[in-house]
Amino acid sequence: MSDLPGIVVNGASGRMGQMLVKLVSESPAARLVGVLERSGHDWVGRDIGEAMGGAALGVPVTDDPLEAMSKAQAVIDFTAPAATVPLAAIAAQARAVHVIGTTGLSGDDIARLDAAARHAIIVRAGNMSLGVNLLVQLTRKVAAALDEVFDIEIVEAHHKHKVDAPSGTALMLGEAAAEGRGVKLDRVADRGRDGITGARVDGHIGFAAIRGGDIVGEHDVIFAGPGERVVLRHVATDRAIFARGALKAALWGIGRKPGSYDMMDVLGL
Ligand SMILES: NC(=O)C1=CN([C@@H]2O[C@H](COP(=O)(O)OP(=O)(O)OC[C@H]3O[C@@H](n4cnc5c(N)ncnc54)[C@H](O)[C@@H]3O)[C@@H](O)[C@H]2O)C=CC1
Ligand SMILES: O=C(O)C1=N[C@H](C(=O)O)C[C@H](O)C1
Repeated sequence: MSDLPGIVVNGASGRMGQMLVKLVSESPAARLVGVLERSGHDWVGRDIGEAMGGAALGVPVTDDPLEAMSKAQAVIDFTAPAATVPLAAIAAQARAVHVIGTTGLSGDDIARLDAAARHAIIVRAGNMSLGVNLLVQLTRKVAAALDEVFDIEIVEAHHKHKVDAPSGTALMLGEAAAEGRGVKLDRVADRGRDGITGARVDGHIGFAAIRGGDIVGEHDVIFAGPGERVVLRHVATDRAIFARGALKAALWGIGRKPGSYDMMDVLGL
């Protein structure tokens, strides 16, 4: 019997889910012990490897989180808020790490996750790549160094299938910029401009979202000042960077005390 940590992937048929199934099943440091999909999905009951069009992996797709979590030390979850929030309570019951990549969570959703984190180990980040988490730290520093003469605008671009905006990454960057300036993001965010908006308010942080094609994820943090602009940019070209960060987070979380953690904790940034 392998003593490698058992990992469950939630959202098995998704873009990230399939990336994670491949990464975990090929990892020397972990074992794929379960894959979850929504009830009624036509992959439920099939072998995940065969459902993905490859060789059988000996792991059936299930819609029963309790069954899937029975052998798991961690579950990696890139799905939707309606799936992620209920799963946190089940992960807590199973004493498993819940790695949450899902974005588009409301304030209420996050409050419910924070409540679950009293008993669960939750590692949640809107972006699990090393590059973006470094960019978050740089954004905080630059925002602290450049005063309100520099207007901060965050522009993000994603594929045509993305259902939430601004991206979780953009919100991470906006939070860091606001922290750098010592203000609350929800007091200064301009999240969608349309019509006669009036002149831009000094100190605000603007967001713009581009959707189209197969763009994996691009983020610019623009500091637009008089006579010069500073632009911090991250361009993702392969979803594997997120999957690697998520698996690292899962292995990091095993054995930690219950609580709510993020990728800065995992990466030691
Ligand atoms: N934190 C990070 O580093 C990253 C986060 N993401 C986020 O991960 C999420 C998923 O992204 P993709 O894989 O591109 O989406 P996708 O649409 O390809 O996959 C979503 C998966 O969740 C499942 N799902 C959706 N609603 C469900 C429900 N109510 N109950 C159970 N299962 C449900 C779908 O069946 C599918 O398997 C999004 O929120 C996205 O923003 C994506 C990439 C990186
Ligand atoms: O939906 C995606 O694809 C991505 N979503 C995350 C986000 O909302 O920031 C992370 C990454 O940009 C890809």
